[in-house]
Amino acid sequence: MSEPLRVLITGAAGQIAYSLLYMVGKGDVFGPNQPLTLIMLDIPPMMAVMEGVVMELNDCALPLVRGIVATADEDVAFKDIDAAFLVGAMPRKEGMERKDLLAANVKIFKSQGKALDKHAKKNVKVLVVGNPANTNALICSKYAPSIPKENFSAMTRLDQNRGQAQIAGRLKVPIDHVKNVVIWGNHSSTQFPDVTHATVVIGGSEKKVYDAINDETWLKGDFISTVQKRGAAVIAARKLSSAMSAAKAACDHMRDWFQGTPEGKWASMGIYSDGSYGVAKDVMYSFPVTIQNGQWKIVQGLPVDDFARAKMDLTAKELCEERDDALKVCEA
Ligand SMILES: NC(=O)c1ccc[n+]([C@@H]2O[C@H](COP(=O)([O-])OP(=O)(O)OC[C@H]3O[C@@H](n4cnc5c(N)ncnc54)[C@H](O)[C@@H]3O)[C@@H](O)[C@H]2O)c1
Repeated sequence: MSEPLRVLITGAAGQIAYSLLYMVGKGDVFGPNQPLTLIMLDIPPMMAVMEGVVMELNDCALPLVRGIVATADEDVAFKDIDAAFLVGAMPRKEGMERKDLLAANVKIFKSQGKALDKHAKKNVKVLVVGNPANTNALICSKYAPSIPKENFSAMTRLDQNRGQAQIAGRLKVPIDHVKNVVIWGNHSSTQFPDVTHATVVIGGSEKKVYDAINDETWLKGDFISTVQKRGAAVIAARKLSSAMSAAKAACDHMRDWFQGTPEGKWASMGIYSDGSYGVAKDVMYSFPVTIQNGQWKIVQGLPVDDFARAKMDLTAKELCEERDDALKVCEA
């Protein structure tokens, strides 16, 4: 067995972390033979709650978990880490404008970017889950210049999973028969869930999802808006935001990043845009990728029609605006 990997989960006293810590601790991300040190960061008022989570983690009796560090100190939390799930963020409170939320979170991710730069291993892989995830990831990366930009990402895997679940449900096939729904852009209601390139195994053979569903009105209408608004639908029903599914998606994202995407399957992740598909540079935009040996590569050459172009541009525009607002807050 190898040395324990040092894995940081922030927002460790929160709802997503409550599921995520267990999933990571039992080997869902780094495999059944990889021991772990779990590092948990939250803010000082949450230390008592976090203590309770630590008790439960110990009581789970997970053989891969060789150590637990629970702290409110970024200098301790980011020390020598190999992987970071940055989940902790300021929640949106009643009456709060989007800009206020952005400003509060940008400050958190600026500080954590600096801590990464100072303390983390230079090959650390960082997944930002806390919203606005794409822009938080961008800010984090900007304040950690000694770590390659490719090592920062934002989570859109939950949107991909939601999209694939909608298709599987509609066609009444198992979820793993559907692949390559692509999420373009921002993890927000401007995201573009795109099924143009997705396939499904149905009746023993692989087909385009478009042909299998054979309902363009649904695919270009309700399908897209259902995925875009799924987070709000969960909040309306549960009175709490998605947590179990967000934790599972975070695990899927990191597992694929560390272990590679299966042959023929793409993952969507928010990554530093290199201008592929005519997308603006210097934003964290969600693209379809394949991953080998810990390195992602954007899937290139997919045809983009006028419908897709308009949607891809709209979400890019929002990301550019968020970036500009965030940079103003950082520089103030
Ligand atoms: N990208 C996605 O697909 C996706 C999906 C679901 C939720 N989210 C986002 O994930 C975030 C967490 O969601 P949740 O349901 O777990 O929220 P939560 O409110 O239950 O937990 C958040 C935790 O973060 C902590 N926190 C706040 N500031 C912190 C800081 N500076 N350092 C460390 N911890 C800090 C809080 O104290 C709290 O314990 C939210 O921003 C939410 O919008 C993203």
